Amino acid sequence: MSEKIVVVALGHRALGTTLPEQKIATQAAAKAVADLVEDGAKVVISHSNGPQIGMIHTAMNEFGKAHPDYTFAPMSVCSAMSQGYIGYDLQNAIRTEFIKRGIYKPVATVLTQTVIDPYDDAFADPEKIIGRVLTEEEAEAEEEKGNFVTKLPDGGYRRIVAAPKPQKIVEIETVRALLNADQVVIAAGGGGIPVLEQGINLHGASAIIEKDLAAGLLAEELNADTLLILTSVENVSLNLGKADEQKLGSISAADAKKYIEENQFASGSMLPKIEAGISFIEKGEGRAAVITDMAHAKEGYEEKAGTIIR
Ligand SMILES: Nc1ncnc2c1ncn2[C@@H]1O[C@H](COP(=O)(O)OP(=O)(O)O)[C@@H](O)[C@H]1O
Ligand SMILES: NC(=O)OP(=O)(O)O
Repeated sequence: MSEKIVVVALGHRALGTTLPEQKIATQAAAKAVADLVEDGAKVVISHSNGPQIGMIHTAMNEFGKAHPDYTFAPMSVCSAMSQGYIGYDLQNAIRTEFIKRGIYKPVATVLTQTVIDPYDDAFADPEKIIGRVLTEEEAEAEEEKGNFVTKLPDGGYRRIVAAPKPQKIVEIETVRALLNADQVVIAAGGGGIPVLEQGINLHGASAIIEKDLAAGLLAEELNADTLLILTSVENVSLNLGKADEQKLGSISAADAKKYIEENQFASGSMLPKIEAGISFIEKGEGRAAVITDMAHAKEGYEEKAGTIIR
């Protein structure tokens, strides 16, 4: 049993969407985290927030108007709320699982901000879909306000925002201190609250950061041994959904780059996971990035399952 640092990135399936779904889904995530801790790992967790931030944004900016003191809630504030909402359930689910197993280890959620570049190309090409389905009239009204929308295959519309690359994790020293104090830490949820550095101030940005890229940066900054990305598939595939689909086991960073060139990974879903994995393993010695599902979390951490980039 070795004490390795693992950064776990939890995807949509680990969280569900609604309050009851999230309560149940986080229990499975908690079991996976407890398995890793029993295996000797020091664990930091990051997570998705797409459905949750959309829900919060709608609630704050549509139903919120019912309050006489209503003011607009920007995306950065909704991101902060999503960290609290998800961290609350996740933190408690892990705490309960630890008590059941006789593990003594505090769990903390850190409200985390991630610095982005105001000139990131992503602002010219927003692609992160958020919020409810809009009618054509509502979509036009959003565009008049300067927001971007995309038309769905079934004819509806949804808002899209930029997904700029994470540059720096503001609260990294807090995360490090908690990890060094042997706590389980939930950090950079939803990729972190996107902020721009303006002099001595941090200014919230209207964006959503890819949580896989932020988890990768967190793993790099913490000098972790493993980046464990838990998603909805046990393995990454080549030729996904085709007759000649091939599930990938252990691959090199060079292989992964070649498959990116071949457009094997969908942007906004598998591509950021692979990019995060490559970047993480190339910035340190003896590291592994593993992409698998929740059911194989422990085997993935032990590099016995999933797609492993090393
Ligand atoms: N080459 C690929 N191999 C496996 N899955 C892929 C690939 N390209 C795209 N995907 C899709 O990526 C999805 C996982 O990404 P996403 O839904 O964003 O997950 P998460 O919320 O877990 O981060 C899979 O369910 C699969 O449909
Ligand atoms: N922030 C983020 O990447 O969330 P999703 O994984 O839900 O898109």
